[in-house]
Amino acid sequence: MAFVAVVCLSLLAIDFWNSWQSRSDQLQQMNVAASNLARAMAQQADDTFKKADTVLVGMVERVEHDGTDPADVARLRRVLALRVAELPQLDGLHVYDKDGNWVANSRLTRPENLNNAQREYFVFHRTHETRGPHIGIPVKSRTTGRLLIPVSRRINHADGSFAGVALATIHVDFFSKFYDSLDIGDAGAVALVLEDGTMMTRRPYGPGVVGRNMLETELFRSYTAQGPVGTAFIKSAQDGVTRLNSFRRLDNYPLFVSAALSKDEILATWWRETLWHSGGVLLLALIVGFIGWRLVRQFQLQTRTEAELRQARDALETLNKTLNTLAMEDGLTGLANRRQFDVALDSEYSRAARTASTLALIMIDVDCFKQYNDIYGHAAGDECLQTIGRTIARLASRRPGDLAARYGGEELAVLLPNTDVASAVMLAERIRSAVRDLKIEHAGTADGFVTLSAGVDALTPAAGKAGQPKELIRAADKALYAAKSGGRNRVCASTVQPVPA
Ligand SMILES: Nc1nc2c(ncn2[C@@H]2O[C@H](COP(=O)(O)OP(=O)(O)OP(=O)(O)O)[C@@H](O)[C@H]2O)c(=O)[nH]1
Repeated sequence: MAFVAVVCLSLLAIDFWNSWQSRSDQLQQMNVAASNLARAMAQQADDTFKKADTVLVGMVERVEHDGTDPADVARLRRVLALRVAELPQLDGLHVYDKDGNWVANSRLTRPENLNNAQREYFVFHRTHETRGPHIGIPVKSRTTGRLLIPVSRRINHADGSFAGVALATIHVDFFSKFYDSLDIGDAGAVALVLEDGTMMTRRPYGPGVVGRNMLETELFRSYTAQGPVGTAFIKSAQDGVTRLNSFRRLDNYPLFVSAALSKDEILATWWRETLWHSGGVLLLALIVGFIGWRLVRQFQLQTRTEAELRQARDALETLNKTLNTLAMEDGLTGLANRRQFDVALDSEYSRAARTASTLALIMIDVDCFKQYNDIYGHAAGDECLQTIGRTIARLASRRPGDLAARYGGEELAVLLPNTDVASAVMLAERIRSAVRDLKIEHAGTADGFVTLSAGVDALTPAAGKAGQPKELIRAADKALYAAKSGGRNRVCASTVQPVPA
């Protein structure tokens, strides 16, 4: 189960990792695209202002050098008209005296009662001695009503005192048109911002955009924090859209541009592709998980069935062993039972016939056992038989073929392959003596203890002759009978005289 879970989770983890990587790649690419866009916008703005400013430098030099006599002014007006005609971004070129009164402009008509002393750029130059260009906040043209960006320079008298202002006005539309031509998607945005926080223009354009104060916006704060070039994800203060913003300061003028691509648009394709293949991978993981789960269930079932079969087999084997024991063993004494004895006798007899060896048999009978039962009870009789059985088993199982058995009742037998009668008698005597030495009390016998009588016979079977095993038993039985009638507690051999106790 853990393996299946690891496989499924690995599939999902790998897919998640891939998707995350491709998202990072996508954002990185868009970062580069936004940065390039900002660079192009900054270049365009820089060029636009540079051209207007170059004209201003010429105007200032001319006025300071030639003065403002009517003839010079007439010539200046023609030159200004020519310059405006050359540069499409320019709305007009103007020269004002130290009081803000009109001196010359690029138009052929002379505006009446026009004084610009209160305009921001005029106040700036009057109060600042710097000779560099000044870009003012956008103003609405009094003559055309169009929004214009004023670019101006200070004109000085020969002694360095304030003599007036040279002004070039640039159409805000000029930038708007350029920005409209950029491919920034449906939710992209671009902006041109004065470094004092004044919005010059923006796409998407709307009423109130131009001149808006940007000081409190996140865009302006990011620009201030990161320096002339930077990138940031910013939620727009204008329309609430989160965008990847790349901003860049103009090389020569105190403005910066910002190119912003919508985060949702950047990631739209990535989302589409990720949803498709993540869905596919999820489905695959589910299929793998389901198949794995079924396999595991089957394994479990198989294992359980095998365990049950093993248990059943073990139980059967145990039962077989028990049955075998029951079939071959005597329940009371633990010796071989009569059935096993008969089988062994037949087989050993045949072997002796084949190998022409001698087979011996000892028949043993407990003396006066009826009386023992009568005196001590049947349970004590059983116990006595068990003790005698253990003693015989110990003495009569030294060789592999020897077999001690309960022949029936209190009668026991020991089968001894490859043994002559003398050796069998010796063993019988050892058994008799060992049982006597147990000193099991028996009030019914002559010497007061449990004793045995044994009859021994041995023969070498003639090859091919049937019915001989019975003769061995009969002869041993006969010898036993002789031992009993000889006074008990003794061993008799069928071919030899009883061995006295
Ligand atoms: N307790 C007990 N007694 C048994 C068992 N098998 C046989 N007997 C008893 O053994 C006795 C055998 O008696 P008998 O055959 O008359 O011979 P005996 O009393 O041993 O006398 P002799 O053989 O002549 O010495 C019987 O009383 C049987 O009931 C047994 O498994 N347990």
